[in-house]
Amino acid sequence: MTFGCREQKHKEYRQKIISNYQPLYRELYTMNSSMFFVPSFHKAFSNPDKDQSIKDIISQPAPGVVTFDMLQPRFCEMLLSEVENFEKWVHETKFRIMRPNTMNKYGAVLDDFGLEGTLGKLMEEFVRHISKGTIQEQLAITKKTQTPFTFLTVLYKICAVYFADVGGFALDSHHGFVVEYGMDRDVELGFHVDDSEVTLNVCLGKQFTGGDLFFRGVRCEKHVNGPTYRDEIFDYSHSVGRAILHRGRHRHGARATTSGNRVNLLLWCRSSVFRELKKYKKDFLNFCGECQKEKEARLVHTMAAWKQRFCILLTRFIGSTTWPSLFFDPFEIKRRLLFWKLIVCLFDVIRGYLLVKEILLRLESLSDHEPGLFSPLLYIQVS
Ligand SMILES: O=C(O)CCC(=O)C(=O)O
Ligand SMILES: [Fe+2]
Repeated sequence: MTFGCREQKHKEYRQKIISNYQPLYRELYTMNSSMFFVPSFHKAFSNPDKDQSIKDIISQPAPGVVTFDMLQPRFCEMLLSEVENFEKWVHETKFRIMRPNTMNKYGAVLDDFGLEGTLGKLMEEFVRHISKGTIQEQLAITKKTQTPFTFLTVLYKICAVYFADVGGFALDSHHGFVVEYGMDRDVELGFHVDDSEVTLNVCLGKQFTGGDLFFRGVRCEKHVNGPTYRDEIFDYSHSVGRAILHRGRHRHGARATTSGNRVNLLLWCRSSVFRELKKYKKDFLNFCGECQKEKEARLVHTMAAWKQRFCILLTRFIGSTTWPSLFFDPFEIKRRLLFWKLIVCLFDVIRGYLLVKEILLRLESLSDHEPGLFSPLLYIQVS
């Protein structure tokens, strides 16, 4: 079946559901910020200085993972009831529904029964704003600014926490669904990556124990099965209404829900621009931990090789012209040693200069900048 044909079939499937299913709460089907979100989240997004007020409500418990209080308890209850109502309708009408993805036997696709518009707004007005990063971070994804020094890579990762490096500013489609866990549902979720650039995951309830998320580093397709480093291990416990946002390529899974039922709202946010750009990026990917390690190793190796080659050339040059005088002039030995030390120093100065330049570049990208002077997408096309 061709892609267009599959898309048409899916449209018809959705249309069939929407024209037959009677929603329980009509108010869920249009975005209502003050009703959906807790006051801190709603206020942060109503503030004229949004960038700062959003930063103030966000925590970053691990590199590449941000969390914040998001949904009102009443909204969570309403959405849970709406999902239950939909499942009751599915059961009664014996309608064969599609599950959210190949990993879940339970759960429902919210987009399929009318919530596509609400979730689209959630992505465009809220998730995209959190994910976009500063204008410098957006521009930086197109520059070759990675560095051979590990601590700078760490600094870079902190700068890019808002997901500009995976096109967080250009999210343009989504897949919205709920997952359901418990003894009578899916129990756990295996180690995986999502088919998204940025994933929003919010716990809706109900009462449960267990069900922690575990994270094990961000990886591109090539390195997805590679090892995990100690600093990439991070576990997260869900609490009702609290959101967690991470890159889709951040390897993760959900531990067993040991009692009760857990239902989570998932929004896989995608960027067609990023996916297109990625096709043409042949070298190391900025967001992948393993690519960064390979890049560092290669640069360190290249630098060492240059140093060695230069030293050999110099030895040959000096040795061939003035070597005999060394035996007759004792001061010559001191002079030569000094000369060698100077050469080594010169290398260290060059390395130091590159390091400082890189730090300044990163710091510059951290500082606030007047956004909107030119479009980041335009910049991508130019570079
Ligand atoms: O159960 C969870 O909280 C995680 C679900 C998840 O990772 C997914 O559906 O992609
Ligand atoms: Fe996932």
